[in-house]
Amino acid sequence: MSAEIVEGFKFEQRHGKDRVRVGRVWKDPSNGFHYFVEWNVGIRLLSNCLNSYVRDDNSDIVATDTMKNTVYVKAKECQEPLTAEAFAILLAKHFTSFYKQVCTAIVKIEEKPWKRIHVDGQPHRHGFELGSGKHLTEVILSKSGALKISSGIEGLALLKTTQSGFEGFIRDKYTLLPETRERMLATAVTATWRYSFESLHSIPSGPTYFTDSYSAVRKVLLDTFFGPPNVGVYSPSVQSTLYQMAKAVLNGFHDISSIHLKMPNLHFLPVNLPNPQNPSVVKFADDVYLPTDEPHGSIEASLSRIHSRM
Ligand SMILES: O=c1[nH]c(=O)c2[nH]c(=O)[nH]c2[nH]1
Repeated sequence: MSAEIVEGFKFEQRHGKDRVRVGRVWKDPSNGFHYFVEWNVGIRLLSNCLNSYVRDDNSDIVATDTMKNTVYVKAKECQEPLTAEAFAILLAKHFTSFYKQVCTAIVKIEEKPWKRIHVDGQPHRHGFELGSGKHLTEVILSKSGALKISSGIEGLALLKTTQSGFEGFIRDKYTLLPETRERMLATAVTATWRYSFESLHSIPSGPTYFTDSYSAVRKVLLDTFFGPPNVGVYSPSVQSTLYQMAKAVLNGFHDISSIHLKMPNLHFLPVNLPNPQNPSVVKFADDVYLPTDEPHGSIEASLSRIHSRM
């Protein structure tokens, strides 16, 4: 955000609209199939509207209500299904080209994971169910054409019942946690990755590029977390698994310059009720757990290519 000096102070400002929710249906008359997305859009405009802050003059303000209406108008104008990234780019292009006052637009979209339902093995024409993990995107576009684009997934709930442990950590007078090579591992992954494209021209032209990348990154994250179906892969810590997941994404996708992963450690506590009368009933054997979500561990890290601009 660019700062200006106002009355001897450094001043920075932006304004926008949050949580503009829109659902869009496209109907293909050739086969009767409907396509559906649900988006939650957030907009910030960096614009030359100092007068509204310091001189009570709103003549340079794009009203946030106008921004909200624009989302619905542009959604209507899109005649074909499009990715959240493409819609964010379209909005950002609009705001930076339509208003002379706007120098940069920041558009964030959260897409709900609606996916087509299958009934008796057949794809349903107009039925959808909610999957897990929200698709996120953020587009920052300047009037000059300079672009930053990132995508992500939020709340991808994953659990494995074995092949996880935690040993060798610092032990001191505050430490109670036993070391283990056998525990549950449960998390809800939030991953955001930055694409290396720096202008609109450098974005691949295929209409499904960003959804294909999203699905492929999601798959790499899952495959790395779980390992092969029969044997899995041992996780010595959330930290180690997180790093392997981040590295697999950077190694697999050359269009991605950096990734941030946040993985809460959602503890499943062993249920161990001492009962001297009947010890066999209560002995914990990696079977009965108390699921908890608070307090929980929180592990996060970013991995970038050395020359990437994060
Ligand atoms: O994988 C883990 N990482 C930690 O940092 C940690 N801390 C803790 O109590 N349990 C775990 N598990």
